[in-house]
Amino acid sequence: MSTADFPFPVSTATQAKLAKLNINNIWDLALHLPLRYEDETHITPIADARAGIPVQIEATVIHQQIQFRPRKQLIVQVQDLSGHVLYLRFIHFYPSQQKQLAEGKVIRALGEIRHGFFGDEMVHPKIRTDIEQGLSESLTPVYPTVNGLNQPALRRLIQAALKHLPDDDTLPDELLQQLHLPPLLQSLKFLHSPPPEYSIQDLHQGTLPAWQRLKFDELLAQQLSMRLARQQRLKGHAAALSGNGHISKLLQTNLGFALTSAQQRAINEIKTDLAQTHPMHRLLQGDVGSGKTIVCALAAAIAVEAGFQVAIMAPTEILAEQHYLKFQQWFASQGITVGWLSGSVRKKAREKTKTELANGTMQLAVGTHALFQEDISFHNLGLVIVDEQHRFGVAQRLALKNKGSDVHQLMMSATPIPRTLAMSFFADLDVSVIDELPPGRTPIVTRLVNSTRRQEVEKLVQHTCIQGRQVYWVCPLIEESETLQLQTAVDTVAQLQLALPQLNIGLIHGRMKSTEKAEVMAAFAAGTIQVLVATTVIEVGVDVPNASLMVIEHAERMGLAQLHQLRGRVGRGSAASRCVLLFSEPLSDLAKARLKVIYENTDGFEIARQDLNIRGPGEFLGARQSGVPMLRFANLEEDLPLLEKARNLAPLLINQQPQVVRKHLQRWLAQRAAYLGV
Ligand SMILES: Nc1ncnc2c1ncn2[C@@H]1O[C@H](COP(=O)(O)OP(=O)(O)OP(=O)(O)O)[C@@H](O)[C@H]1O
Repeated sequence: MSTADFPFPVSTATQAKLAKLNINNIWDLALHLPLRYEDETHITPIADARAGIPVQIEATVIHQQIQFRPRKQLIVQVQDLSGHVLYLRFIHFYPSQQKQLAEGKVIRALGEIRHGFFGDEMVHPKIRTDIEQGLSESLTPVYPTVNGLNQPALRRLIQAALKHLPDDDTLPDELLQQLHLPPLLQSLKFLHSPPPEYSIQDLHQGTLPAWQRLKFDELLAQQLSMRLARQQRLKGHAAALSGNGHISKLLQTNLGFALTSAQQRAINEIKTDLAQTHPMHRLLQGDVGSGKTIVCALAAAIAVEAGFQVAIMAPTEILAEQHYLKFQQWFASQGITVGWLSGSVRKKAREKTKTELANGTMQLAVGTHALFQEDISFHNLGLVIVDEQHRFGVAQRLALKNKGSDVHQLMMSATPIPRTLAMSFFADLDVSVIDELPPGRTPIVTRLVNSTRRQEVEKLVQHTCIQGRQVYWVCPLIEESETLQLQTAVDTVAQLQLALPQLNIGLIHGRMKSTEKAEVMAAFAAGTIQVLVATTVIEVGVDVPNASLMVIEHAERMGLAQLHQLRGRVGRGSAASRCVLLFSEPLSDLAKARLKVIYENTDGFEIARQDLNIRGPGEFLGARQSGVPMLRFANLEEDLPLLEKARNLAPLLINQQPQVVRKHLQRWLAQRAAYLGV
């Protein structure tokens, strides 16, 4: 990084610290906005200060002492002109602070007053001794920062940036007028040095025009980059895949059911995409049990008919294996070779698959990310199907991108993505939604049951099995220890076996070898195992339609998406199904909120929307892992109207004002542009 990026002197050491904050030029500095504000514009008499509201007081130190119990701390007694006394308490302190707060000194302290053990106190207030400086004219911004770069230094740098910035808006005046948004520079100055008449509460309102402008710019940058990435893809080349229908027809004839109209619509959309000479990039969304697998299989059939290979990748072995078994069942009878590749496949078998993929004798390959290891090459890969794509890490996604930059891609997601997220983070994807469940399903009845009533639940298990149905019993998630979780699962099997000796109870957990897992799953699918005790390995994708009762222990420890996925393992056939959520008290507020949502809703889209509300988009998407750049200012739920405006404007700007687009993206994305492929 050269100093040329800042038109004023910034030492190399400071530049390095700024770089940690992703600040590499004068615009980045100006766009580094306050986290919050402090009010140093006036002095509040101690007598008037209300608990819980930050205030600045000015007072004289009347006593200072170090106290050792219950722990070492510095206690400073001060008194102001109102005659009131306040204690300032510092649990961590330096000798310099003792000097700064020597008896007789007049100081200013900024913080929240609360009622402490000795009387009114401020814990770790911000202290100023330069009281001759007078009071601030406007609220003091507080910025996110890093070690070694203090607030005053950062503030000075930002103020310098604001002085040097050219009044060079990315958006033309007439556009701003139409959108009722203020100019950028004016908005930045406002937020960095708010006018004195604005209170802290005012400034935290996202509806302030200055904030609206920043949020809009951010959303616009996101929409523009997504659209450009999409245009780029449309310029790419992929083989047009259209088959003669002989495989798909036979496949459908053998299914034993007719496609729902939503499935039919989805496959038609995919078919149209595959026939294009640019790569498809489509997300197939559908709630749990809506029948995505057959749609993917039909997409695969088109590619195979056209003489191309297909790779199907899933995030876990158990899910990949289940797809493998289904694809094997559907395709092998038609003379199509379906291969299996995962981390646990032995070397010899792996070598064989590798050779067959390279020479093209294997048409379909199902597996985990092992499918995209460097040494695997395909003869003529035409379509990649990725299940639960958001669960793959950045590296795996990159590997996939490198192998398949010119192939058609179909992503599948059983975690419904709320509309706002689909409109922003996934704006470069085409989306097909299966919004209809296969006919004959009865809604799952959900019950919340205190774990003290476990015996009643055991009776229900017995009753279900007597009726010829099957049961899942999911053991609690124990994040801290996999061993403990396994132990719990083993104990549960023993306990259930004792209570229900006539039933055949099986166990499946993450530590088992994949062959063992496959055997247990096969026995459950065949009905020889009646109750399957499982750790959450069964979470996604397991499909045994005869299972009609799902018991989840310690449901309060699980996330909403996970609960919805687990519950979706039942209710997949015609039998009326139940889901019993066992919980133990005490329940945290978050756990209560989650259980309420899952109890009240069965629609995955609604659950996802509420989940997004509870967790925020970062957590929702597992963004730290997935590398999706997060929005800094805009909030998708709150700022939906702005998102819609940005979404409408993006294509117009791209078509009519490419120079505006370039400038806007440069300013907003700088470092992050690479992520988005612009
Ligand atoms: N049109 C249909 N009519 C009847 N049954 C169907 C239909 N489509 C799919 N099914 C059956 O519904 C069940 C669920 O389908 P599938 O496993 O494809 O769901 P999914 O969308 O992948 O759900 P999940 O994300 O929960 O795994 C399967 O047993 C499947 O055979």
